[in-house]
Amino acid sequence: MKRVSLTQYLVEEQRLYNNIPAELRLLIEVVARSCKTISHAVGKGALGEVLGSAGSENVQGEVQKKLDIISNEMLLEANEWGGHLAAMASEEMEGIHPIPNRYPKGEYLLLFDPLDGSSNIDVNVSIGTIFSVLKAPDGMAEPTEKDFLQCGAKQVAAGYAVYGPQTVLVLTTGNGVNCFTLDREMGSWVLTQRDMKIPAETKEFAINASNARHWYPPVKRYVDEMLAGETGVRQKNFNMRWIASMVADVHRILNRGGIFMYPADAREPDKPGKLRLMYEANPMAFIVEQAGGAATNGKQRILDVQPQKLHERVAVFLGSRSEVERVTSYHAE
Ligand SMILES: O=P(O)(O)OC[C@H]1O[C@](O)(COP(=O)(O)O)[C@@H](O)[C@@H]1O
Ligand SMILES: [Mg+2]
Ligand SMILES: [Mg+2]
Repeated sequence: MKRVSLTQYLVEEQRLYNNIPAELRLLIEVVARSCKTISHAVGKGALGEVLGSAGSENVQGEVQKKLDIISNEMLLEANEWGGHLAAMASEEMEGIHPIPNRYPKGEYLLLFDPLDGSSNIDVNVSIGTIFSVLKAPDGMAEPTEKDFLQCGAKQVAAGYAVYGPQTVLVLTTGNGVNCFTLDREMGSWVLTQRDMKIPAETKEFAINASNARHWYPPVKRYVDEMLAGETGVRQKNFNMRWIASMVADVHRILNRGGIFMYPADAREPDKPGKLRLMYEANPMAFIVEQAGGAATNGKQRILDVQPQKLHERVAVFLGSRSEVERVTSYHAE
């Protein structure tokens, strides 16, 4: 089989569809290189002194792990000097990070969740990185947070890496979804799955069931109906999986279907769920839609949600189209 590298793929895409200008290709390559560096650090585990808590909290009030901070630094450093970006934003930083004046500036904005699934770091379960690329608004002078507040439909690229038994990078630039596997010996990303498609039907769901007592009625009804199995209204048995790393749960769904849910619940009515819109839900929604699936917040398409702030949270229902449509329809009743 002919090996196609990430660079080859990106260059060929540009030739065929004219959708990945050189600046964007270089940006994606730098992000992919950062993921390779993070993967290397993850792989060292206790030997690299990357495990454990950093003893600090991020803007969301979550305890930061050492690897959250290390990954954030790696992404910032690698992407600062390339000349493709105007600014970056991250789960681990309260404000945006404009490109310092000593470096050339570019026309893109990069957002990331540097390390997704932090609770799994110390127990050697798959974790990852999620990223989203937006175009900086025309005529923008100094970048501000407001420039980032574009709906997900405006993303020009999105992807995630999974640091698991294999390290993979899943990418969309709006023309389908492709998966690259890191060849650890060669240090290169090799195209291993072209045009990934999520099956429309599924018998598998993912939700943190320990929150069941707080769920709102549409979610409770939807999950109860699945749990009732063959003898219930759905007339089939469902299986459940919950990895607690969104990257790993989404990667399973891209490969064999399923629905992933992190709903809003009654604990904190002002907070719509746990996941963050701009660097978790939006990039994953873009990928899932490009793979033929659907992604809503229970009421509307996630990609149409107009962000009000950088670290905004959103309820998430994504994956196999027919299931996402069903649970979304329950919210309308
Ligand atoms: O701990 P819970 O409630 O199971 O939540 C798990 C969810 O939280 C997250 O870990 C949030 O990501 P971070 O590790 O980046 O904060 C998701 O990846 C995952 O789906
Ligand atoms: Mg996350
Ligand atoms: Mg994170």
